[in-house]
Amino acid sequence: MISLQDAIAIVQQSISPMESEAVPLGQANGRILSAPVVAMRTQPPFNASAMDGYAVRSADLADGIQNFELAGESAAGHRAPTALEAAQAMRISTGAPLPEGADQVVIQENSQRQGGHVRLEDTARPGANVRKAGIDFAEGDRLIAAGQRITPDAIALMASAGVEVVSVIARPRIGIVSTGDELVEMGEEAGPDQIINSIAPALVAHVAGWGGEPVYLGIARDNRENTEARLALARDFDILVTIGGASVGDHDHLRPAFETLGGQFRFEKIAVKPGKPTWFGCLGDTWCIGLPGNPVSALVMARLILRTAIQACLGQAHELVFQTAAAGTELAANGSRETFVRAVEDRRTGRVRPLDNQDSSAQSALASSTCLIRRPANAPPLAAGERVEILRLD
Ligand SMILES: Nc1nc2c(c(=O)[nH]1)N[C@H]1C(S)=C(S)[C@@H](COP(=O)(O)OP(=O)(O)OC[C@H]3O[C@@H](n4cnc5c(N)ncnc54)[C@H](O)[C@@H]3O)O[C@H]1N2
Ligand code: MOO
Repeated sequence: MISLQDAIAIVQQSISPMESEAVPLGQANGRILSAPVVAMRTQPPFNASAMDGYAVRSADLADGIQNFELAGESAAGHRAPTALEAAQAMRISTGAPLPEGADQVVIQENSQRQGGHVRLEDTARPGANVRKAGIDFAEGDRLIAAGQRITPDAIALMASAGVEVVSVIARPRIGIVSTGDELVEMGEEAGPDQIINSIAPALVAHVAGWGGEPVYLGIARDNRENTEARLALARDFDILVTIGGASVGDHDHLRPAFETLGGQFRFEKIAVKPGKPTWFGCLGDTWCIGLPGNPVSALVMARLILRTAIQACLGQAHELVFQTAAAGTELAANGSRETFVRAVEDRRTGRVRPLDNQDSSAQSALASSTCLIRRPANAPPLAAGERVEILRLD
């Protein structure tokens, strides 16, 4: 059995990034840029007013002039009607172009309008309330580096920079296969000895959130033919994930079926709890990840191994970010497998408390936990208040 750290390294080293594709900016949220983004425009493209008020020449204010002749209005979206002469002011709106000659805007609150004149009370401050052309960015500036995830804020930046299409890393297609005679799908009638397939819909949600394109392929029943037929679908995907049948039982057909089809294992077990039977290998050009059937084992290992694989497809190094917290109770010595303990973080004290039910089938505990406490292999007992590493669950 290999360590979790080695398993993650094998996944990262095995999987190469996907090709690039062009997508319209409006559909690019969450995607990973495969090329840097360069501004096609300057922003703002002109010297603009930052406030509603009056554009003036600051030199006039420095000369003590307070009474200005009004020289029309500059409204947003329109070129200023005229250049500003000495002792003239122009009514101006926020975002409107500054007239030529002006270099300051006096805010409306410091003005008194009198017919064709305006009285302005302000000191000379060249550039005050003016947004210089290019203060945000200039045409040709490199705005966002390759490898960055596109956020809504980045979409705003690129839209204003005149970028309409972006080059991103293609989303890996992830096929998901469940296994087991005991399973029925949500909405189907369950017999007295059957349970509802709960892991597959959770994985579909996780995969989409992690940047993959999930495709659910149904349930392989507990016989060899059916299992091989489902595994053969792997060729249409970048990654095929199987759920269950990973262990050593008489009805666990996955491993022999995988090998019959020519699959090659890269690792077959991980010294981790929950999730020991998790395996990884390749079948033709497709990477395959076998998750255990116990729901908590599957969903914890999905975070650690499947997420790493998706990030490798996206050219990202998946670093598990562990934080530290004080243990809310004492913790027993750990066995030989690195263990992820389902726990709740007390928002007030910041202490983390393990949940009572640590069974790897307990979906109620996983759904109510906010973090996993990482207990290294063979860790000694720990007193309440001592620091532990935690992995927050999102
Ligand atoms: N003799 C041994 N038995 C087991 C070992 C072992 O080392 N020696 N390992 C145990 C560990 S650890 C785990 S984890 C499980 C993993 O078993 P499998 O991957 O073979 O999973 P199944 O037997 O198919 O199912 C286990 C459990 O999970 C339920 N299940 C399966 N699929 C789903 C699904 N899609 N949604 C919800 N629940 C699912 C299934 O009904 C079983 O209850 O093996 C131990 N045994
Ligand atoms: O690894 Mo199993 O996941 O201990 O239940």
